[in-house]
Amino acid sequence: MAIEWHDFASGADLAAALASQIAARLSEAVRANGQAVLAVSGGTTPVQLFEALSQHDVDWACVTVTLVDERFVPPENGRSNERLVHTHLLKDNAGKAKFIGLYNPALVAETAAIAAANRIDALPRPFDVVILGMGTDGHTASFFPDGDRLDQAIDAQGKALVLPMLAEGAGEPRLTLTLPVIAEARFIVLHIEGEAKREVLARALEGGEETEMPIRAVFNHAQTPVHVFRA
Ligand SMILES: O=C1O[C@H](COP(=O)(O)O)[C@@H](O)[C@H](O)[C@H]1O
Repeated sequence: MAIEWHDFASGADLAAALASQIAARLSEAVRANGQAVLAVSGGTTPVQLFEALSQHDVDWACVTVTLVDERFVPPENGRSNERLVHTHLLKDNAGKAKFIGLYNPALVAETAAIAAANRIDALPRPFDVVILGMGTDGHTASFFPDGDRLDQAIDAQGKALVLPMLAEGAGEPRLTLTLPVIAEARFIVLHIEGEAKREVLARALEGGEETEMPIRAVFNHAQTPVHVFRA
């Protein structure tokens, strides 16, 4: 398990530094390959980061932004991660980026996951940058400790790219990238803020079952060091 630590006094300082690193990685990928893929998380933590990143001078027209996970709700819903990205990231300079979401208006998340997997499969992999969040229950992406498909989602040898997930702690059905898609990424960041999450992460890193604190699966299987950005 390789970890690189980046500590900041405030969320604003973290957002500025992380946005610069992401922009540099995306620009490098565009120079090398003519395109870049950035997968971001939702929830509440990334707002300042998205705002800072949207101002960066990247060749955004060559960048595809996608989601690490999504709540199975339409983009008009206040809990939609797609909505968060459109509101705070895909504007100003970053407005030129292409967006490939995970949500689609299927009747059930199982059907939506198949369509989302086809869209993810059409993107170049490994992704250049993956930004993860973490909940105080130790979930990351939609790998919830009580998730009905958790074992399949964190199977490092699994072939699925996107899975539906039902979990009591999740609020609504979810769609999530699977561990292999995350673990193979070129630059993996875990972005956490606050004392509670700092303590949860310390507990996760003491070791134990991946199913108990699924963030452990990322540290155990990432193919590059995981960069932990903490404020
Ligand atoms: O439900 C989710 O939660 C995590 C953490 O969210 P936060 O509000 O505590 O920042 C997030 O990483 C994930 O993308 C989201 O769907």
